[in-house]
Amino acid sequence: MANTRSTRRNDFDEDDVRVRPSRRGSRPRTRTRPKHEDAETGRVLTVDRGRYTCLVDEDTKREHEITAMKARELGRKGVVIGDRVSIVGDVSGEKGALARIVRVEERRSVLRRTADDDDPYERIIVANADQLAIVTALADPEPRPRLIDRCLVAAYDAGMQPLLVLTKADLVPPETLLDMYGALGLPYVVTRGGDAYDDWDLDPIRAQLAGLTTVFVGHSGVGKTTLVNALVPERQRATGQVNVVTGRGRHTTTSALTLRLPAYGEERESGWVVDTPGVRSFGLNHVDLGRIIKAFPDLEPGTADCPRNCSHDEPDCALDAWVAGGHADPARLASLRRLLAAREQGEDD
Ligand SMILES: Nc1nc2c(ncn2[C@@H]2O[C@H](COP(=O)(O)OP(=O)(O)OP(=O)(O)O)[C@@H](O)[C@H]2O)c(=O)[nH]1
Ligand SMILES: [Zn+2]
Repeated sequence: MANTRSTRRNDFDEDDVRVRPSRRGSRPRTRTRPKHEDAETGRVLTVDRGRYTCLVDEDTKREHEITAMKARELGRKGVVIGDRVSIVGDVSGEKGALARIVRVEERRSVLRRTADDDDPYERIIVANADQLAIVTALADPEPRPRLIDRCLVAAYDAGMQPLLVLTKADLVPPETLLDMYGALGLPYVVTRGGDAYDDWDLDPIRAQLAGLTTVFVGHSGVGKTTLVNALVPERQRATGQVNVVTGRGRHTTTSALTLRLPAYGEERESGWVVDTPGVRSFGLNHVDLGRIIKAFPDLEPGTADCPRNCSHDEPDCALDAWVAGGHADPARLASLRRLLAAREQGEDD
């Protein structure tokens, strides 16, 4: 058990925080309060070997970061980046202070990474993100549409809005690629400039990111780092590998980072970027077809006549008749089926 220093508030020890059965509305009988009524709420920014960096008092003058660990009562429940958590113990954020996470709020969205050789389970990599920015270079390296399709499936399955970010438009114009995705009606931004990014280039993407939490993914070399550095200038000064959110110079080359965007626009809205080095593929084994279809509201009603457990890509699928009847554009159905097929393909084609 880690040694916690004397705490300033909520001075529980581990046993106090165990949830005990109590009728709704009944007052706690002991002086300690097992339900953590005065727990702080925080946002998990980084995870590093059992230590969680959390932001508390967000958007207030008292906003600060703290380090926390999981309380025993959480059991095996995971805590991931983006989680909203309740925290007790020493929430001062002072050097050496260690607080405890006693509750994880229900997640609005969950993005999973794929199982791999070292780890047979699909793990949640980010919770509660709104948007998945799929960063693709228009050239150098060549766009990989099937990879984009897989990212789209992951976004829809996670409950996140996809955003296509097409970089290196100074090398190749975006039209050909955009045509491929036209039927999907995806939001997109086109960037150019690389090291010479200026505000003129970045305004359209800033507008798409403002007020949201966006996870950035992209294959190596597409310019993701260059773009994120341009969007979050503090990070650039911090040499790219240092976690600027904690500012403590911890190296976080393998785990994801949460970075705050500078305020943007008339509303002075901020936003969050979650950069995911090393995460280039998503768990698509357990994709929920229903969630994918939801992203196609023009097709969804057409599935009412489908056979039970229809894959929507089989002879009896009712979507063919739906489209033939003029209820939706055939290109939309083709796009849906292309995405559904992407689930079955390997990572690298
Ligand atoms: N021509 C051109 N080059 C760019 C642009 N954006 C980035 N680059 C260059 O592309 C190369 C790769 O950029 P990075 O930002 O390192 O790419 P990344 O996606 O982060 O790649 P990894 O770090 O390997 O994950 C660098 O040499 C950049 O200078 C752009 O808009 N146009
Ligand atoms: Zn069907």
